[in-house]
Formats: sequence, C-alpha cells, structure tokens
Amino acid sequence: MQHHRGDGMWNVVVPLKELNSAKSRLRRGGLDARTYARAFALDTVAAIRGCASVGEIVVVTDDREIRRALRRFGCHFCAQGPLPGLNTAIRVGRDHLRRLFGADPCAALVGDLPALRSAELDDALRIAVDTGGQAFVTDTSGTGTTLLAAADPVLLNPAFGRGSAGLHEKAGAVRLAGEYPTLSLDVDTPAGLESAAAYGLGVHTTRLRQRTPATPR
Ligand SMILES: Nc1nc2c(ncn2[C@@H]2O[C@H](COP(=O)(O)OP(=O)(O)OP(=O)(O)O)[C@@H](O)[C@H]2O)c(=O)[nH]1
Ligand SMILES: C[C@H](OP(=O)(O)O)C(=O)O
Repeated sequence: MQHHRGDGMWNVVVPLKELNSAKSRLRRGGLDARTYARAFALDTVAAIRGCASVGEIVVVTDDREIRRALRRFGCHFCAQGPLPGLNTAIRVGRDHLRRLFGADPCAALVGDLPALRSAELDDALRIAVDTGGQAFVTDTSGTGTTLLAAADPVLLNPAFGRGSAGLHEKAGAVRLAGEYPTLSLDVDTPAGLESAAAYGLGVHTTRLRQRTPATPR
C-alpha cells in the first residue's frame, strides 16, 4: 500500500470520454464540444482538488490531451481498458484506488460540472460518509446522477446512464436531499451551460465562453 494524502479521506474517480466523442449534445447545439469538454474537465477536477475531504483523484480516460492537461492537479490516470462505457470506467478507477490505497471511502463524479464549488462537494461527502453505504446526488432533472459515493469502496456499484438516480436508489443508495446547485449541474446542452454560468463557471470554462460567441448556431 502506498503513502497517500490522507488516510480516511475520500478518494475520487472521474471518468472522462475521449475529447473527440465527448459532449455530442453540445456539438449538436452548435458549440465546440471538444474544447468545452476539456474546459469542463479542468474546472471539475480543479474543484475536486480544492476539497478538504478529498485525498486521491483517479481520472479514467484514454485521451492523451486530457491526461496532459490534468497532470497539474496531481491526479492518477487509468486507461479505460478493453471494455467500453462509463460504468466500466468507474469500476476501473474504483479498483485502481482500492489496490493502491485500500479501504478509504470512494466517490465517482461525472467530469462535466464546470460550476462545481469545492465547499458543496465537501458538504455532500461529509453527509455521505455517515450513511455507511452508498449515497448519491442527482442532476437538476432529478433522474440522473452526478455523484455516487460509498463509505466503503467495495460497495461502490455504479449504474450511471439514463434513469440512473432510480437505479441507484433501487440498489439501496441514499439520495442526498440537501441543496447542491453546482454539484447537480452537469452540462449537456447549450441551455445547461447558461444555467451553470448563472452560478459562476470555473476559470477555464469562463475564459472559453468569453472567447466564443454566446449564441449557438
Ligand atoms: N472514461 C469514460 N468516461 C465516460 C464514458 N462515457 C461518458 N463518460 C464521462 O462521463 C461523464 C458523463 O457523461 P455524459 O454526460 O454522458 O457526457 P458525454 O457522453 O460527453 O455527452 P453526450 O455525448 O452528449 O452524451 C463525462 O465526464 C464523460 O466524459 C466512457 O465510455 N468512458
Ligand atoms: C451520466 C448520466 O447523465 P447524462 O448522460 O444524462 O448526463 C447519468 O445521469 O447517470
């Protein structure tokens, strides 16, 4: 077992698709999806890194540019491996963290939360640890999931995708009922980007949005 930042702290998995295929709904909305996906990843991981309760971060991606861009945050990196899909990626990250760091609590976050505030994630993780099992935060629609956390990493069993909130709940995960406006705000569409901007985007997405036209094609 290696030394790490803080025994008992949360370790976090962030799955990130290859930039060329990421954020197809933004692309269909006329935005430069590749560049936005990269900025979202940077802002999401910067906010996670800013959490007092987070120890290690593992990013699961096959994208070399993302790895290069995120190196500054001291992340670990895993390749997706032979099997496709978001849940596979999260399981790969979870297992990597368990191998390296043992039984510390483990959370998975989507990588498209450009307005995420560290204090909000810290709050959610503090409540999640008390559940003793799995806990989750929904997206703004209430049907998707942005955070799945497990006090014991063996219990982290991701079912992300359409209707994931219901699936996580059915599996016994506790729906965190607090106010998590920036943790809930995964950006999939140009309208989602505008909602996130109302809360205050991270620096990378802010800069990009200032450079690119505000009105989608
Ligand atoms: N490593 C990995 N990450 C994934 C995969 N699918 C989705 N993700 C990541 O999971 C998070 C949530 O994904 P989505 O909201 O579906 O985002 P997306 O797939 O980029 O967007 P759409 O193309 O519009 O569905 C984002 O951080 C994605 O980069 C996958 O197959 N592998
Ligand atoms: C990852 C997925 O979200 P979406 O693809 O709808 O953003 C989910 O909510 O589990």
